[in-house]
Amino acid sequence: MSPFVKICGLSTPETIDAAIDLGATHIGLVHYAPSPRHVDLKTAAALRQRAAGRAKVALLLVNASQKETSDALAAIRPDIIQFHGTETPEWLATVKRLVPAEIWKAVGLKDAGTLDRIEQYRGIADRILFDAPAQALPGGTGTRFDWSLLKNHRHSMDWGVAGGLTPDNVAQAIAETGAPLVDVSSGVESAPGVKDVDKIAAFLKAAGL
Ligand SMILES: O=C(O)c1ccccc1NCC(=O)[C@H](O)[C@H](O)COP(=O)(O)O
Repeated sequence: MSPFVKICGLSTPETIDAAIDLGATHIGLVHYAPSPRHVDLKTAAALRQRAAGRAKVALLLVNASQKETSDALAAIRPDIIQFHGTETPEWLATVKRLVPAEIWKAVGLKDAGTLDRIEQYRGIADRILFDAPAQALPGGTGTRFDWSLLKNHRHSMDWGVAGGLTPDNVAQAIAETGAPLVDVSSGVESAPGVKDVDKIAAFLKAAGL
């Protein structure tokens, strides 16, 4: 069975349409000012509307304050909130009580200890997104983690794989990890923040969609 595929960091109506028409099941909007993929609330709300009912829309936040979070959720009303910083299980549980969105937690997968630590999100996060460890930015780094860390891991929550995926390596990532969801950002760009429709098409095809 083909995995779900999330194309993250989309910022234009044209690339949203292309990603969805080519088969992406999820799209991601990054609301985090330091990112080259940042979209302001007005833009994000318009893009969210454009994707509504066609693909699940994830809003990415990184250690956002209570006010930033509530402003963003009120403006965008995403299907999914992807927390990509060092947000605590308590904060995620608070948000989960307040909004009907799915809650995803991204974690940088460094070593086997990370797999123990994510258990604190069990019962709170609807999905764990394994990504490469943070660099200058916590995500969208274009780097891979050691996929073998997931070999034989018994997952206690829904999950997915991100980090350094490209049209050339996504099939191998799926085969090696068994990921039910893959997520890509820089691997389908021609420059940081600039999505390339041909690369999006190649990625979706390589992922089996
Ligand atoms: O994409 C960003 O710029 C970003 C910035 C800060 C936090 C998260 C960010 N992206 C989150 C994603 O879900 C990316 O798709 C994921 O990290 C994989 O990125 P890449 O390695 O570039 O494919």
